[in-house]
Amino acid sequence: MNTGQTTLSLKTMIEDLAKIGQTDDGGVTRLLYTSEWFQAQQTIKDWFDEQGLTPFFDDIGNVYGRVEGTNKEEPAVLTGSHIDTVVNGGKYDGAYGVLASLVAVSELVKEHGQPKRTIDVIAFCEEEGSRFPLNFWGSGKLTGIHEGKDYHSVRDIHGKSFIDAMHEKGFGLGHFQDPLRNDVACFVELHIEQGAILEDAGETLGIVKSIVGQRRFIFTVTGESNHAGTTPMNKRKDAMSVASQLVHKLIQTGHEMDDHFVATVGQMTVTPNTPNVIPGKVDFTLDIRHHRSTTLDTYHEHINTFVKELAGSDVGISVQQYSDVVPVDMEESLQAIAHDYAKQQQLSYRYMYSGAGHDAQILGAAVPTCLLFVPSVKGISHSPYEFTNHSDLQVGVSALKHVIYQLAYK
Ligand SMILES: NC(=O)NC(NC(N)=O)C(=O)[O-]
Ligand SMILES: [Zn+2]
Ligand SMILES: [Zn+2]
Repeated sequence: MNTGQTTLSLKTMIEDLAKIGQTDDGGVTRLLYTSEWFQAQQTIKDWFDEQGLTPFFDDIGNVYGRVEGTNKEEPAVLTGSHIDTVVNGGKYDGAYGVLASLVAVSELVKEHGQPKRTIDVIAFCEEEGSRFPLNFWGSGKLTGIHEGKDYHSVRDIHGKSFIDAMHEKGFGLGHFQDPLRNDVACFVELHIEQGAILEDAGETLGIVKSIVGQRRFIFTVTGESNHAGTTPMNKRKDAMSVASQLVHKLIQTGHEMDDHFVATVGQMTVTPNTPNVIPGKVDFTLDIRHHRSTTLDTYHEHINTFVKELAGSDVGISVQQYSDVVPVDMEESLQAIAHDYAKQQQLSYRYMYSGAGHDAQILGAAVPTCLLFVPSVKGISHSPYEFTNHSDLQVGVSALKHVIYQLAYK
């Protein structure tokens, strides 16, 4: 294992990575199995290699940088985040955690040599669920939550097959190595907060106690396309009319739940999507989240009621739930390592919950996991305006480095 050849600049790497998939207004779009995604994963692999970490892919496109430990038989310390983004997202969501893990591990090896336990830095191939109706693909295949599920019928909104897209980028069963792992001791993820709690409180580090549960659905409302000018209002099978009533009920009920509950209709496809044609079909997504599964269950009952109320002989409604991730607590002993560091360094910090989903909640259901936040300016995320001050980025790296040191060297 040779130590890293060049001094790493986190800021430079964040900016360079953000050029891959950069949008006209300075955002980033890097969707799973697109050319931008592929270029980014190859770049990460090269950066791992340049820093003396042994790079390798698994069959679905997760990319690792490994530092072998002296105790090879012990399970590995895993650290990293996701490389994919939402459409026109920010340059920090996911990418910061991957690059911060690289910087932290590279510095640890330079300062302390070979760790006792193997350290794997990972760039998960997909977390957001932005292209295909599935999410946590990378971390979920590592822990096995996707086992037994058939994704051959999964397509993006343009009709591109998920499996074909994976194969076209050179991935698939037997291409590299099985993504499923049972040799991970723990996982540590550093991420931007994507909310304004830390900034509003003037604090620099968030130690996450728990991550909310989330469920995602696709609703398909089916009526009949017809002429916008010659079809009387009482003769229409208008999919948009029913879909808009359903969306209103779903959002309005979200407001009526408790303040921690969120419901989002983020994606909608109208068919044939033509100004002078009554929509024959409307597909839209629903994302709901809460830290209690029972509250999600209650809202789920409302969904069933609304569908029964609004579906009729003229216009049908089908609902497909494609994601169901339970709320997950982070490991208290790992939280304590971060807490002791924050106290020792006299950092302003807080324990907090995460309203955003994270690979840490998938790993956290399988192994002891720690998730740390740094502030997001104005709490903005999933936007080209996503930003975190450089000093805060560095505090995050130092805290991450301390936690990894305790787990891999002590
Ligand atoms: N860190 C994230 O932005 N995660 C996002 N992605 C998932 N899968 O939750 C989200 O929407 O919260
Ligand atoms: Zn995100
Ligand atoms: Zn993220």
